[in-house]
Amino acid sequence: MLEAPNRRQARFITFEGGEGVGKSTQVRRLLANLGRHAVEVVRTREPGGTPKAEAIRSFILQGRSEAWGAGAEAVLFAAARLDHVNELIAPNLAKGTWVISDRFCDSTRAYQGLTGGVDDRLINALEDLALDGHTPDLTIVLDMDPEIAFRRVEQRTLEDGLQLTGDRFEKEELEWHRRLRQNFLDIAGNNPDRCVVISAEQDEAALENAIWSVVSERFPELQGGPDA
Ligand SMILES: Nc1ncnc2c1ncn2[C@@H]1O[C@H](COP(=O)(O)OP(=O)(O)OP(=O)(O)O)[C@@H](O)[C@H]1O
Ligand SMILES: Cc1cn([C@H]2C[C@H](O)[C@@H](COP(=O)(O)O)O2)c(=O)[nH]c1=O
Repeated sequence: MLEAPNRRQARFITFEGGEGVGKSTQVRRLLANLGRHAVEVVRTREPGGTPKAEAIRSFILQGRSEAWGAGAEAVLFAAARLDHVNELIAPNLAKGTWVISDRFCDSTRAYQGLTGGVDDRLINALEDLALDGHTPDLTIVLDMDPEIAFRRVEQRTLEDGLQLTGDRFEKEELEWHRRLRQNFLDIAGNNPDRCVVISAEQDEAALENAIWSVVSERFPELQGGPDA
């Protein structure tokens, strides 16, 4: 007997891009849209997503591993990812729950590899080990001029009445952020089946619609309208 098609096959979607391009905002909006289509979905982030990976996140972003160099940091990000994949991503996908992650393996390639100069062989080996086959089904790369992204983050900080401090990576020079932007575009260019680049220089609702068009086209099971 033929089995009915699995209309709710779990998908793994990642968001990538430079600092302040709107990833977290759009992860939240996509989560809500998927919910309206009765998709069970969990939202997560990297580095982080599990208690052990969050501990590694704090360690790195506080600057405590900076002196060890980009290679050692790539290993730390991969250690966090290994736990994240084993404890959160793989089990959720296995039980049919979609996973959306704010950053994933392309961030290691862009920041530690292409920007930090870590050898491709190490980046590739770490990626193979940590992912263990859990390559995202779709990666949305949000792209924008880093100067505009900075202004947005500055505005948010002022509105929150906070000091503009930034974590380690947010403090880098504008030129560094421009290179980073190009690195994400290059990664997307090298992975055209998985990655879709979307301009983040549009308002939140317009960007949400652009992302939904890509996601619903990629996964036709979503095309029945909300709550279908
Ligand atoms: N499309 C948009 N237009 C204008 N402002 C936006 C837009 N999307 C997000 N913002 C604002 O820009 C700031 C950064 O957004 P957000 O935190 O979603 O970015 P991010 O890429 O997750 O940042 P980070 O890299 O720091 O984690 C926030 O103040 C947010 O409200
Ligand atoms: C996964 C990953 C992240 N990073 C950097 C990128 C950002 O500067 C921070 C994470 O902060 P966010 O506010 O959650 O975006 O970490 C990295 O360098 N390498 C990685 O693999």
